[in-house]
Amino acid sequence: MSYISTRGAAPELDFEATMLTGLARDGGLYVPRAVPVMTHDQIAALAGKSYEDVALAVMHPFIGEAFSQTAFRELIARAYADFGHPARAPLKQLAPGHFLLELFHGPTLAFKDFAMQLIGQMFQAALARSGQRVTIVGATSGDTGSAAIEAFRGLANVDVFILFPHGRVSDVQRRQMTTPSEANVHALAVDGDFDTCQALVKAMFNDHAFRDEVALAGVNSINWARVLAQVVYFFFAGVALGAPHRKVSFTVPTGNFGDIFAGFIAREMGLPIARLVIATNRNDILHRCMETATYERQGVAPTISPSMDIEVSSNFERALFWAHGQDGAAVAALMGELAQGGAFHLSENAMAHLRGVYASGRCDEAQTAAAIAATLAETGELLCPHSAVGVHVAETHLARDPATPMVTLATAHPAKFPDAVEAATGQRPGLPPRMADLFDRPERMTRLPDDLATLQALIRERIAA
Ligand SMILES: Cc1ncc(COP(=O)(O)O)c(C=O)c1O
Ligand SMILES: N[C@@H](CCOP(=O)(O)O)C(=O)O
Repeated sequence: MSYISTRGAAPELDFEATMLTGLARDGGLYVPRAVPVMTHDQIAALAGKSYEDVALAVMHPFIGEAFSQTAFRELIARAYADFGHPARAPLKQLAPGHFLLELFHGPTLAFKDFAMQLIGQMFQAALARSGQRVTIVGATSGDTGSAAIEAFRGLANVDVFILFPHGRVSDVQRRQMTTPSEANVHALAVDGDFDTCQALVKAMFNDHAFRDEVALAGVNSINWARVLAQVVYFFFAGVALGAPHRKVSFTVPTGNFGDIFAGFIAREMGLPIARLVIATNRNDILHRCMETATYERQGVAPTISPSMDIEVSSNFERALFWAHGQDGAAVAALMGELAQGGAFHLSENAMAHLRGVYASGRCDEAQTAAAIAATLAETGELLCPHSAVGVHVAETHLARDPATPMVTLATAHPAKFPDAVEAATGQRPGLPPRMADLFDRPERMTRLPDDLATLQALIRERIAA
């Protein structure tokens, strides 16, 4: 299995090198040269299997020689052993034809744990083999950072630097990142928004001398392994609802487009997905693009679903690669226009491809709060604001296509956003007992300006210490 860049001008790599490399050296994102397809019978055989068994069947064809079936099975078992629900990703019915896939039973209470716990295992195994040490950098709007820190804290051959937007993550999210005491964890509060943090991370990768000097690695959805691990739960939920014998749709609360792009890969592999519905909060650049064919930056507004306050949606580049017939030069040109002028326009052909796969919707702040309250009243399920954005948009889509079962991804636990949930319902969700003292633990973080040179100097200094 080999991997190529969405911009067409970086070396082709195998799975392990792709995982350890992060951003491609031409600034693009790695994707498989060819997506392995599962037959109808292979998909049907997943019904009733454990999450771990589905994970092995879905992911191993992408892994190549990196891990044998036996070794990979062990990594998967270790990755999900500490999840707080025996099903790992339980599926609950909210209404006729509408299901909720709870992805928040991992150690940091968000869907990121599904990929990050496994990547932690894969990095450890790969680095132990090679004797390498790496410097992991990540940008977060709250959840990737805590999941990455949880997966890599205390590891001998790894330093992990997480950039989060100062004052724009919830108190629980911030404390999950700033209270781990291990010396290899570096929480950096950056003056700016998530896009500022992600731009700094990509700038470090695009500085080839620096990336080689510190052996940079990435655990954002820049990293193909992140997307791959997220493909699994689309299969797990799909077969539970009758795939491959019937079609299923998914609504995905979306920001950086990694999660919904994992759904696209599941569809390419043969899972019969009728529609992938992009659910945005009021930062609706993706929804506007689907409506108007123009992707145009207008500035990010803080919302009660802060993890989705994103305007430069990194993995949309992967979607564009498919929408342009895998023409890396065309994608590179669009990304150049976005960097120069803050916008690009898509052709009719590209839009026809995107609209054939994805639908979209937007949910404002009042609608988000109303969805949290209504879902609690009607079903007893307490949603986080991101999941509520998904439920609101899914309901609109279901009204148009009631015959296809819809799965909405519940991407975080409500206790990560207690203020918004309490304001909407009067109920304050509590953290699980293992995190009960989160607000008593001392915090440790470094405040940084939006300045690449300052950041690089800090990283050099910390890894030399
Ligand atoms: C809770 C939550 N929901 C939804 C999203 C959006 O997911 P993606 O960035 O993969 O589109 C994020 C951030 O990634 C998140 O943390
Ligand atoms: N919402 C994310 C943003 C980063 O997304 P990623 O999937 O590219 O890591 C977060 O919580 O950090």
